Amino acid sequence: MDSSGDVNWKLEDHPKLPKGKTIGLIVLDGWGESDPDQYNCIHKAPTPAMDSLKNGAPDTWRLIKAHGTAVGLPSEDDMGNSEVGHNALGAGRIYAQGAKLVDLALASGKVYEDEGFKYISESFEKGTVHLIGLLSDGGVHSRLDQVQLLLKGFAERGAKRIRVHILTDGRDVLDGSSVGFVETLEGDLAELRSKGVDAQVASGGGRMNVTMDRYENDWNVVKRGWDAQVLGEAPHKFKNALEAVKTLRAEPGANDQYLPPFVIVDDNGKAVGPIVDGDAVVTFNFRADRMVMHAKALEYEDFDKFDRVRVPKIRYAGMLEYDGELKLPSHYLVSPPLIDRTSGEYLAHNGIRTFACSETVKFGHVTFFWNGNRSGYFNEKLEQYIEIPSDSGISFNVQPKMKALEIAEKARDAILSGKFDQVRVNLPNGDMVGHTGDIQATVVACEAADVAVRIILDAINQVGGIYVVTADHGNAEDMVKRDKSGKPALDKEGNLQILTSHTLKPVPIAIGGPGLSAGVKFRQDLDTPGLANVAATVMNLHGFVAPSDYEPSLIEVVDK
Ligand SMILES: O=C(O)[C@@H](CO)OP(=O)(O)O
Ligand SMILES: [Mn+2]
Ligand SMILES: [Mn+2]
Repeated sequence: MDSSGDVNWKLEDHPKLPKGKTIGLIVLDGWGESDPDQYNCIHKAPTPAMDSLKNGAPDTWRLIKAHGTAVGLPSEDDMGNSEVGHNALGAGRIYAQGAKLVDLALASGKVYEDEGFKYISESFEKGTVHLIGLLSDGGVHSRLDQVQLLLKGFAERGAKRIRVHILTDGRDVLDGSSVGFVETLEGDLAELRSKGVDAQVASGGGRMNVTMDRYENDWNVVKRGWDAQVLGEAPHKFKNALEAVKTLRAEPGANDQYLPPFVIVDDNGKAVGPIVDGDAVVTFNFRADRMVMHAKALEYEDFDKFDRVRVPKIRYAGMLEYDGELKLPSHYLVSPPLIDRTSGEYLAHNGIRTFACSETVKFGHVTFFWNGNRSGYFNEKLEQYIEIPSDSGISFNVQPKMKALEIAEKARDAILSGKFDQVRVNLPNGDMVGHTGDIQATVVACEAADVAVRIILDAINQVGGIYVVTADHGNAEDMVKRDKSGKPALDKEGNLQILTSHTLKPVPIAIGGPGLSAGVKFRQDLDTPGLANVAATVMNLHGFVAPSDYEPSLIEVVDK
């Protein structure tokens, strides 16, 4: 940036690397590196393509960090996730992410000084304030400790009637942990009641079944949430949330991720907390993707995705702004990270023609997250983004191959067409199937992703291009909870605890292909590089020097 604040988009030519090579950029979602054992589905699956890349270590294959502070999360105990992972991959710099920004705003009290809180607090006197979000300490979409602080903060600042609409997790945390989280929340609400605040849980349901769909995969998910939260209608009715969660979990095959919607009713069977005119609503997830659809339902006047039946006049604020381009929602408690000058934007300014593709459930990852939480194209003439419709209404262990083949074929065609300089995909299998906790299916998923990698590498070979293969965070490489020594941790009954979540593991990155100049290899002098180092690397491979404030490139060119 020059001193006037105008961005100089022109990238300098790389002194040694040529332009004009087609780059195949593959992000394997949820593909970390871990010790080989029977709970490592990547190890168990036949993965000849990925295995062959490993032979290039250390010059063309290495590991990079994908969790914690390397991706802008508060601590090294925070596992990676798609949002922060793709943000780092695309932006080439490390930004304090939503979780951290909310922590800071709560700690300093700034959250209560800004416009978003002032706006919703206008409802405190006469209305109810509703908090809706993922009840979990997973730290991917939300954090329970932040919700606890908000509840206290709202009550101290005049909220008289509070209703919480909970979404149970079991995806970023162990299945069954919902019960403990509800107990904690109920304890906090009881304390508020003892201080004269009318506070209780009003509705709930599992995150994958209620409210938290993304990228318009299945609007019914959002509708189920609307019906419970706004209309106070759901197939299951209970007197309190603990009873609800315990009872629904006892159903055969039930789990936290997919609990059906429920509402809490009073002694007369009346819902205790439908959202009505004059109320305030705060959605306490900081992460965007699974809140955008819900925000549209809450905020848009013109809305045709489902029949809302009744649209209350509310004051609504998100924990963060969920879509900077759509300015959605229009009110929020904490400003999101301002991710600017992403590699995609630079490359578009420098004439790079980009193709990006995934299936619905990960489409926004290689586009929206990659581009710094920005929807749409930088330059329509140079970019093409293709979304392959995902299966909806299923849990992906029943279709573990997902659309990997279709994604690979689209990428192959884009590479062979000669119309693009960068062909970027996200292969969702390891992650989406890993989240189901189904080990056998996850093995099949990893194999399918590997087959897709092979197809894309073959196309790159055919056109004399370069490939960059990496991942956004771990998942499929470790499917059990472990004790400190690394052995599977058993629960009180002696059962294995299946890990549906992401992990703290590093991820691989491999470069190669006939277009890779002789002498290009990974530098060994960088101190634990991470995902944010990939953008400069890719810019180099396109023949450019990355902007000086980007994290350093992973590669060097040695004279041969
Ligand atoms: O499914 C999701 O929302 C998260 C886990 O909560 O996974 P990912 O970050 O891979 O999208
Ligand atoms: Mn991911
Ligand atoms: Mn995931």
